[in-house]
Amino acid sequence: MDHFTYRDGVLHAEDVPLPLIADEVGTPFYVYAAATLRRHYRVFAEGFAGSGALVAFAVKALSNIAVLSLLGKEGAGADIVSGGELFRALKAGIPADRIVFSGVGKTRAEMKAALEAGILQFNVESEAELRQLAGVAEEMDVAAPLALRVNPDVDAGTDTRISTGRKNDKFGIPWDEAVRLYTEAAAHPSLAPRGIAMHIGSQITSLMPFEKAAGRGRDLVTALRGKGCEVASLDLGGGLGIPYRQDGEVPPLPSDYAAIIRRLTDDLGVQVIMEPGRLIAGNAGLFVTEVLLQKDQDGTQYVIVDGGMNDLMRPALYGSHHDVQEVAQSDAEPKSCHIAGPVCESTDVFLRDAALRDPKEGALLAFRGAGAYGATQSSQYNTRPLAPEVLVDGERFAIIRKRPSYEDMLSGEAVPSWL
Ligand SMILES: Cc1ncc(COP(=O)(O)O)c(C=O)c1O
Ligand SMILES: N[C@@H](CCCC[NH3+])C(=O)O
Repeated sequence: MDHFTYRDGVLHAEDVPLPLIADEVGTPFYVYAAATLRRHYRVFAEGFAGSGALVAFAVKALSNIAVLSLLGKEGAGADIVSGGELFRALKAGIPADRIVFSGVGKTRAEMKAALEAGILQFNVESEAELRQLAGVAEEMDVAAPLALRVNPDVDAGTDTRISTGRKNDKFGIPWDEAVRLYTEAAAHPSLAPRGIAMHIGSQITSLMPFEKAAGRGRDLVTALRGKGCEVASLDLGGGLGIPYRQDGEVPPLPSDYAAIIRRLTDDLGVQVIMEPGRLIAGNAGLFVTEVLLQKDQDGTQYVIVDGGMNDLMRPALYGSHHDVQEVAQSDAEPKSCHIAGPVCESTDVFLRDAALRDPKEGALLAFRGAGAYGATQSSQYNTRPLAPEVLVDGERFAIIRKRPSYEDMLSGEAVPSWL
């Protein structure tokens, strides 16, 4: 079900017309539909109902505390990758015992903060990290709960730039070292290994790699138990893909994903943990921008908008596609154009050969599928203020991150007195 629909010729987010938001916050901006976030979380979680599984939302996908709070109220935990994300998740009220800490490099300060908070587990990705974590835990006189993130050497068949589970990717502990490291950790007084973790990549559109990875996880749990180790959790990461084109490929249903995982884990006696990000947030958000002008470059039509690659960098970074919709419907004949931002980079082009009907100056365009890895990957390049974020819930909407003023943007900078 789509919560971004046309009513009386105007694109709405739930019951709120987008021009109303534009009038209040200016452009460009991100808008999220609370109904979509709830629905996606519920559809995913329902597949695991009764199994005791934990759905730990990948905070990196969409980290605004209002969104984390909404998902936390639904029962979600958090998959974090930094001290900053830990701070956010706790601030949003997500209980520490629903937080898992992933990432290939964690500082001692981050480890300490997470131990103090009492998170569920660290997902440890190397022998060196294991040693560092043991050192921090020892100083604090605690035993650090952890899972070993192993690299299952499964090719997820996704874009190579977002693949993480092949043996030469930088992530995870090599498969054949997992048993040795787990048994060593189990014998260490400052380490409390409780499970296995893996994450094979993002925007995965086939179930086969998940099945393969979960099967390998199952084998490893069994092998560890055979060595007398206790294994309480199996974290299968995130990665399930979403449709980015309204008329394109339809990725697997969360219910089919759940059925496969449950078939492989229900009798294993472990708490299954999942870390979906994109699936929950991706199609819950739009990036809305205003047309500044049209430009004919030697026969090529450009529509220049006020949003740029600093706001939504996926097209420039990965060549990713985001469908575009004109906020005001029109009967004019569609014309082909490239939609580009104002940033001084040739890759600041959102869409080539888009068919727009009436991209006149001041018209609003909405890029779909912008809820995940949109606002969180934005920057202030070209000293452009971060685009505000707006949450809609039925007829209500609220600014959940305001646009910083230029003063705000410069507030951390200083000219040394000796200059
Ligand atoms: C460790 C980990 N977990 C979860 C995710 C979330 O992935 P996705 O948004 O594809 O579900 C990522 C990002 O790829 C990740 O690196
Ligand atoms: N940020 C990426 C995916 C990487 C996910 C994080 N491991 C995207 O926009 O698609």
